[in-house]
Amino acid sequence: MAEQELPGLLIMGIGGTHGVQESLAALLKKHFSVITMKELLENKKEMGKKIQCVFVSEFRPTIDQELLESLPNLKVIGNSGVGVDHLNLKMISNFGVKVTNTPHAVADSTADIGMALMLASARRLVEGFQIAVSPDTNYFAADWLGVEVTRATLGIIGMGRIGYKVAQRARAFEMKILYHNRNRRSKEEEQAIGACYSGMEDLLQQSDFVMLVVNLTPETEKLIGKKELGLMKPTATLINISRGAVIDQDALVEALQSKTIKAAALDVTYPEPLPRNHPLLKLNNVIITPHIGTATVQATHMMAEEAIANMLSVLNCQPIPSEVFPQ
Ligand SMILES: O=CC(=O)O
Repeated sequence: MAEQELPGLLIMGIGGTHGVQESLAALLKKHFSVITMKELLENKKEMGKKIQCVFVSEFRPTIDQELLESLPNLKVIGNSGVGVDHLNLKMISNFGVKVTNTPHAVADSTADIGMALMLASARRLVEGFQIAVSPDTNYFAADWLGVEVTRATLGIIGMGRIGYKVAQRARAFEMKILYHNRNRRSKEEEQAIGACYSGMEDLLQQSDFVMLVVNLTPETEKLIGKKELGLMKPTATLINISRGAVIDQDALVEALQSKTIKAAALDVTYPEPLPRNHPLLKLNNVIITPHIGTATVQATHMMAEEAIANMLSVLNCQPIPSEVFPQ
């Protein structure tokens, strides 16, 4: 098929300076005539008419009414990533535009980050690194003992694809796994991952590690606040690989300062990045990574492939593998 016959796709969030990102653009170009934001802005009328798909490659681009009004033939927004809390689904759907996401591609890499944060916090890896590279070579591991993840209790809040993958990994550490979710998993699935369904309160009270793996929705915003933190053990660690706003961050700072809980390990915060003077950055019982749950070569490519399959099925009027609907 000649290039000009390919459907027009607006690419949002790819800078083109990074090797991986450039290879993603090449992948998209096999199926679409790729139009950059710069090209759209230079010739809004002409370019706007060509665009049938928008590919969102990073978490926070603005897709507002004005942009949608400039794309009269837009059919689908293919989000690369599972979380779509940055998109106004209702407004987009009022334009007759579908939204898709990539729940399969993200699951392994995000579960890995959950495990990495849990292990790093439990075994004090960041402190260990700082000690290892400090000028003072006279140190003793006995002064900063960690705790073992093996056979500890893990409470997973949110048992979708990522939560399930976390449980599979935790099983290899012989962890006791509790989970809480809107819908209970089948008996077979619970057995396969060795996880027990639990009420929220019990889970918070019993877990040594609590991992948040829920989508951010109006129901899950500030799901973990002062009351919930107060239910956790003073020896427990809170790990967040979902979205920052699932935790009441002020309450978390207070709980960490007062040692209501032992530690937090966060891949997500609110906002991202945190202002450099934020109190969370000043605590030594917190480790933070900059939202890197899906930041692997493999996940980035799989997300693009999943998004492409989604967008092509919308254009070809075929069943859409991962459509997201307004709540
Ligand atoms: O944060 C990552 C995602 O939404 O997939």
